[in-house]
Amino acid sequence: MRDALRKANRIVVKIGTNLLARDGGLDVEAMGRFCDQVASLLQAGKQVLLVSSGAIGMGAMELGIESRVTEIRMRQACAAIGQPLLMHQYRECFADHGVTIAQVLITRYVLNNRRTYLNLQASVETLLSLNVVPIFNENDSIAVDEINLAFGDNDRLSAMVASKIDADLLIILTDIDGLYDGDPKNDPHARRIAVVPKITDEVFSWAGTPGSTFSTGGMKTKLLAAEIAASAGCSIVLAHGNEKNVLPRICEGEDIGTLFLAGKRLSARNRWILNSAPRGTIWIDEGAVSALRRHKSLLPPGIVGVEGFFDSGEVVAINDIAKAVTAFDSEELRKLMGHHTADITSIIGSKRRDEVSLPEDIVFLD
Ligand SMILES: Nc1ncnc2c1ncn2[C@@H]1O[C@H](COP(=O)(O)OP(=O)(O)O)[C@@H](O)[C@H]1O
Ligand SMILES: N[C@@H](CCC(=O)OP(=O)(O)O)C(=O)O
Repeated sequence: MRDALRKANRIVVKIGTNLLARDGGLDVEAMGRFCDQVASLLQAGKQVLLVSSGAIGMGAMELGIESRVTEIRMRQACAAIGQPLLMHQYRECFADHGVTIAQVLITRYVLNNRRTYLNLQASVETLLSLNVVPIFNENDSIAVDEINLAFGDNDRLSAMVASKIDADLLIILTDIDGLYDGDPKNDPHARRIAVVPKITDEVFSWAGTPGSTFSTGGMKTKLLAAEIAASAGCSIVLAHGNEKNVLPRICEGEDIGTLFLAGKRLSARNRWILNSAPRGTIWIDEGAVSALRRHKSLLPPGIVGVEGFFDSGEVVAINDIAKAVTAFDSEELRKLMGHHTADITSIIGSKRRDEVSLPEDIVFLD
């Protein structure tokens, strides 16, 4: 099963706060070891994208704060202070290998919006073609949860990057040597799981809280991340960042950490649809559901309800079974629902096409 990992060419590596923070500051030696390993993967001809946490923790430590930062404004301030400290150190460590780095700060909005996503994709592809290592983090200073801008944790951010940038392998490095069948902090009998073929409710029931003061995600967000990446056809390995030479060894197929098996590989467009946060919901009747299941288009007569406000071209949920790109906006659909396609022109004044969503614009969640 691990043999497939040897063929992985485009690899996203996520490094958690725990691994980069040391009493009162950045663990420069640890960062140096990660950079050495990334450099050896580059030497082996792989493309590597880093997702690095630690901005909030570094910022807090710079300000002498020792407890968890919870207030949003303080988290934003700490991230703004800590991010350049992180990047400065990455630059120093990679310079030893003659490797150039780039900072890429993103928000959830950037990935969900097709235009900004395509811009991001173009710039990342350019960086990779220049053999530069892009280092991603959430743009914490501007991404706030309430307006649906934030990922909130870098586990999911790394999975979205892996999915949308078409990576073969996502490696999540943390401070534990894999997924256990119980939270090791509370359950001394918990055992490491070597391979997870499918992320079921039982697997989620094993996840406990984060391991350190400045960490955000904990095991739950790592499982959510693995789910996102696996559904995009990307393999995931969760491993301890302090395991010697962990990155090259994973890429050589060694049994380290927990491997989450990749699901079926979807087209880039379908992955984008699947991983976009829906802007609203189109509710459809049973007849329409079975038509969609038979790869037919979604037409106005099958629509029984429209929730939310969205534009044409945006991703919406179809009941709770699928996501799709809609060719009509929410106002138009409220007028068109339940009507025959022949009436589209008389109802909304212009006719673009009959189909609300074509089969290739619809992705089922199961
Ligand atoms: N089932 C589990 N298996 C492994 N670790 C778990 C589990 N449940 C909770 N954890 C905790 O999750 C921690 C890793 O997540 P987190 O602290 O958020 O790390 P990071 O900063 O690397 O994102 C581990 O140190 C461990 O204490
Ligand atoms: N963007 C935040 C990291 C958020 C996060 O997910 O942290 P972690 O659980 O340590 O990976 C920062 O740079 O501090």
